[in-house]
Amino acid sequence: MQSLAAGRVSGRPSTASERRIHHMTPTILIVDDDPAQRRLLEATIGRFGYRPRPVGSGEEAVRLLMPGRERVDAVLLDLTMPGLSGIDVLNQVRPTRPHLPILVFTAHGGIDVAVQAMRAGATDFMVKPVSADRLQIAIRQALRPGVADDLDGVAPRRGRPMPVTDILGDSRAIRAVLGLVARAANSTIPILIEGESGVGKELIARAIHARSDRAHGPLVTVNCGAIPENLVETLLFGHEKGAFTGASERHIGKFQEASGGTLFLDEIGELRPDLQVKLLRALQAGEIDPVGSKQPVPIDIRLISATNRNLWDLVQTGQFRDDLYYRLNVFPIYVPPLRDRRDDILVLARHFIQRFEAAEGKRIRGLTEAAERLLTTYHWPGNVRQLENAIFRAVVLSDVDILDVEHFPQVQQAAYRANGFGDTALPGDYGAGPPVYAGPGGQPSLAPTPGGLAYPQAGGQMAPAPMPGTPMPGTQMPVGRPMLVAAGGGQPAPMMPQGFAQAPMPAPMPPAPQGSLPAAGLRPRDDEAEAPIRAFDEAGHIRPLEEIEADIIRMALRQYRGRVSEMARRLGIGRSTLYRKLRDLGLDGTD
Ligand SMILES: Nc1ncnc2c1ncn2[C@@H]1O[C@H](COP(=O)(O)OP(=O)(O)OP(=O)(O)O)[C@@H](O)[C@H]1O
Repeated sequence: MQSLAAGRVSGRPSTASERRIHHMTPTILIVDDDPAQRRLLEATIGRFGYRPRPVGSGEEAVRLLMPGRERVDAVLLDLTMPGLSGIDVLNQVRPTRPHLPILVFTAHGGIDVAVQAMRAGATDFMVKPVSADRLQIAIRQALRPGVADDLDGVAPRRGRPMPVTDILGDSRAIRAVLGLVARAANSTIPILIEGESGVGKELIARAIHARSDRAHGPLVTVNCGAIPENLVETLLFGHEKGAFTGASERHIGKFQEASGGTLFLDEIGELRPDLQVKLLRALQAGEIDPVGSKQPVPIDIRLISATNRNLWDLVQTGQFRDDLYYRLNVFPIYVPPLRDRRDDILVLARHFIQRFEAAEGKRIRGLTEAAERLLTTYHWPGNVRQLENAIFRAVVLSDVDILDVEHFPQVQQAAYRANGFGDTALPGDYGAGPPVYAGPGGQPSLAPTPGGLAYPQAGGQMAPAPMPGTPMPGTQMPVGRPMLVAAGGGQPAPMMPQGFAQAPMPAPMPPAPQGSLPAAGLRPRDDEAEAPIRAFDEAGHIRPLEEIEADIIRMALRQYRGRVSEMARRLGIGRSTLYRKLRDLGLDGTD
């Protein structure tokens, strides 16, 4: 893991071409009263390739963010400052800069502070100390097209033209999707995008918006599964001043924010039943009722919704209203999982290599044949997002100019296990480090290695699996290794494949669980702290995947102290999927 260490700070441009590059480089405003922290952030932001713009107080930040002043693309804002606090800054800036990404930091974050910051309009919330990795990902996400503010910060955000060709792929399936995208863009028909997590639903929504005649208006994204339940209603529909305790200001909801543009409701299947009614009314009547308002407010949006659950199944089981389903599902677009469009894998892989080699300052020519075979035969349960993460990790790991199978240890392991232990890998194993095995009764045992099964070799050939204890040639995959259990302090003893002893290990834990999940969800039960993850039940049979998955999620919750983004990244699933699973397991602390 990188740490916030000093590095190159971008200086002032002097030549014309430097000035042009300087103009294109996103500017990050750093607002922190602590000079040491400010310098550290300034250096780190410069090292990421952005232009840092440090200021020492909330007052200075508010002045600088006034319409027509300097260009700022995102803000890193400390919450606790003398004079104007971070929340004060948010309250003053948001009315004129509704789309500017403002990432908030605090040293004393509890869930109440996080909720307060989100209510005031923070884009992201981080608890100090923040790792450089976390910071870089947060900034990168905040600056994604369709998220960042327009350049001068005065007018509402303009959609940036985004050609459909940004949706990469060579398969017939993706070409069919592109055809639908082009047709959908020309009308205002409501669209429902369905597909597993990570297949590219949000990317498609952005492409439709960017090609529509609303491209000049805002694209506002709401992930219905990732917002704390008690905030969904006010976030979507807004509230009047005094509508409830703590509502000290009037708040414009996402429907109004998206006026003249597109509202993208991701994870629509997660919407509470009462809010389904409210959404239906909004769509039927073309107006919304902000919380505490006596007057309905007319809306002017194009609606795109998405789901990674089968919405029709939810209708069948009574969890989703059928009348709303028919309203949303006027123009369905189904995005198949990556394993069903294998022709896309290498196109995407090459694209991600190019992107990450530039970002990491490396030169990577491509993939060996063996690596290509590994990637194209793997079943990618986390879809394009997982492929993107695997390539990112491989580019970081690599110190040669071509990526080989050894640079994809998780994929190798998961592919091997999928071949050796059934037709699916354990959920989350591809992003979470080496797998965890246990013998019957939780006793240490060797991982079973069924004979006669094949695994990919370094040379790309398929070969019979070796006997337990025999290192696999080329792949350096440890076979028949002892089980790894979460013992003692609940830490698994991760064992990296040979040759990867230097590979990045899980980040050291921050001092306290703050900000991500309510405390109730963070506290492991006493009996869990010592429990190994068992693959077998008392009778010696393999335990159901669902139970093993639940154990792994609990382990991740402890390991990453409830930091949902980190957990989701490590488990290789989307945040909203993780929120849903946590909720299903009663671990989200809302009960
Ligand atoms: N066809 C594609 N071409 C290029 N990049 C893609 C493609 N499909 C997906 N991606 C990239 O993969 C990542 C995941 O895509 P996206 O967030 O759109 O998935 P999603 O289906 O909305 O996931 P979730 O259901 O978890 O929200 C993004 O970084 C996206 O840019």
